[in-house]
Amino acid sequence: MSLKLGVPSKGRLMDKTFDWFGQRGIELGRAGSEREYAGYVQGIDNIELVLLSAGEIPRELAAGRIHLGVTGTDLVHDKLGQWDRTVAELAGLGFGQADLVLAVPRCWVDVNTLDDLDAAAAAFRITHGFRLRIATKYHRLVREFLRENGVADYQLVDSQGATEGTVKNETAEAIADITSTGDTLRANHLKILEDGLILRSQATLFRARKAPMDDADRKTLKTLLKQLELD
Ligand SMILES: Nc1ncnc2c1ncn2[C@@H]1O[C@H](COP(=O)(O)OP(=O)(O)OP(=O)(O)O)[C@@H](O)[C@H]1O
Ligand SMILES: O=P(O)(O)OC[C@H]1O[C@H](OP(=O)(O)OP(=O)(O)O)[C@H](O)[C@@H]1O
Repeated sequence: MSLKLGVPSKGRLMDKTFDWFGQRGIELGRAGSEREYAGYVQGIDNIELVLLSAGEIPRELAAGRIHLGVTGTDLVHDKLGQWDRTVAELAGLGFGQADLVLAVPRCWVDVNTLDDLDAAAAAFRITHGFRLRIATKYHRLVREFLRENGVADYQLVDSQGATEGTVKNETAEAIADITSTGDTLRANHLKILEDGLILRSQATLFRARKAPMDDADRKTLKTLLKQLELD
C-alpha cells in the first residue's frame, strides 16, 4: 500500500502547497498535461499524491480515503461535524489566511454589531413578511455562530461563489464569506460587523484519524513527519 496525500488541484493553494513541501525536501508536482489530475512525489518513497478540489478534501479525510490532506481550516470546520473526531491538525502552513466574516450593506448605518443585526432582522421580518436572508456557502459555521450569539430571525441562502454580489442582486440582505484583503467587500459596498468575525482560517495539513494503514504506511508516515519536522 502507499500513504495518500490529498492536495488542492488548482490555484493559489496548490502552488503554495507544492512550495511548502519543496522547501522541506519533498517535491510535489502535477504529472502529464496541465489538465491531467495526476501527480508525483519525489524525495520520499511510498507516498501517492491525490489532486482534489479543496472543498472535497475534508470529506475524503473523514472517510479515510486519503491519509493526509492540505486544505483550509474553514472548509474542514464547516464540512465536518465534530471535525476533531475524524481529523487531526498537524500544522498550519502559513498561507491561505482568510477570515470568515459576517457583513451587511455599508448604508445600514444603524447596524454595526450582532445585536443590531438581531434587531434589524426582527424588524425586517415584520416589514417584509419573510426572514432576512444571509448568503453563504459556510452553512454549519454560520448557523453555529448566530445561534451562539442569539441571532434567530434569519434564513440562510446558499451561495457557492460571488457571494458578495448577492446583496446587489437582491437575493440576500447580508453575507457571510471569506475575506483576505477586504477588496471584494469594499467593492460591493459591504461592511463587516464589529463582532462579525466567525473564524480565522489558513491552509493546514490534516491527518485522517481513521484511514486504514499497514506497517509500511505507519513507517512512511513517521519518516514523512520527521522530514517535515512535525514529529
Ligand atoms: N481571497 C482569499 N485569500 C486567501 N485564501 C482564500 C481566499 N479565498 C479563499 N481562500 C481559501 O482557499 C481555500 C479554498 O477556497 P475555495 O473553496 O474557494 O477554493 P476553490 O479554488 O473555489 O476550490 P474548489 O472549487 O476546487 O473547491 C479555502 O480554505 C479558503 O479559505
Ligand atoms: O478579501 P479579498 O482579497 O477581496 O478576497 C475575498 C474573495 O476571495 C474569495 O473569492 P474567490 O476569488 O475564491 O472567488 P469565489 O467568489 O468564486 O469563491 C472569497 O470568496 C471572496 O469573494
